[in-house]
Amino acid sequence: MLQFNSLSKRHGSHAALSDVSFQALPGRVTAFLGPNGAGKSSTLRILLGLDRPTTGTALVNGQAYSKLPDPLRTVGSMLDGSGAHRSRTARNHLAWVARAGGIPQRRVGEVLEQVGLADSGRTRVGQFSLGMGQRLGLAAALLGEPEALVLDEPVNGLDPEGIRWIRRLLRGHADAGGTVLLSSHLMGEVAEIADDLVVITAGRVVADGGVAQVTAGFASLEDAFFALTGGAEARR
Ligand SMILES: Nc1ncnc2c1ncn2[C@@H]1O[C@H](COP(=O)(O)OP(=O)(O)OP(=O)(O)O)[C@@H](O)[C@H]1O
Repeated sequence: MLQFNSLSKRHGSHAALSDVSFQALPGRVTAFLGPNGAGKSSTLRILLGLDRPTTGTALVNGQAYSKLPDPLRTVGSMLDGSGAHRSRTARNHLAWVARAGGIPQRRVGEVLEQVGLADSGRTRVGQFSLGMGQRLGLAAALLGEPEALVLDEPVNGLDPEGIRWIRRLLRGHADAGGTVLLSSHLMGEVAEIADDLVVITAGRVVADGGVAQVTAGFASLEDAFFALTGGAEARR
């Protein structure tokens, strides 16, 4: 389980996050939605120990990420695409991540297969398309067979077939009991995959609940998104 408890983050006088609280539960796909600059990446970076909150806590199974005994086997994450150096091959990059995380090298071939990059393992990352980079980022997240997946904008750059593929993969992970938290600025792309929605705008959570609950009273998911986020934008 991933828990965010009254997170706030200030950059000087600017409040990037204000009292952000929500949970992502095992067996469910939770979509963290909001327009550009709403605070999605800031929240996920704090969860993964890459940034500190001004106040509040972000916990993985009740513990701070930095205290996890085996982080890569607990939470697989993807922020900003693959993060791999352009001159590395996909296989080298994953082998390096596996070594750093104490994960057996056999997993490298397995995850390349799983994300559909088995034939591109020896290609340099600099030659990858945006979608291939996303697949490589996901491969790294899956290396440790983690219970939780935390993915920042995972469908960016994927073609329609790629989007269907990632939906199936994330659905399968949740159905097997895993926790999935993914961020997106596009309501439509997560509509068919998410069980729960958390909508953030201007650093504040403005809706949190099951998809049906959050979108009740709106003609469509898109309408719900714009009403929830547009309203908060207008109040700024
Ligand atoms: N290091 C920083 N210094 C100053 N302001 C920052 C810093 N990091 C983030 N912010 C601000 O915090 C707010 C939230 O940014 P964040 O990147 O978390 O949003 P986001 O929802 O992930 O948006 P996007 O979809 O564009 O990535 C923005 O106003 C951003 O400008």
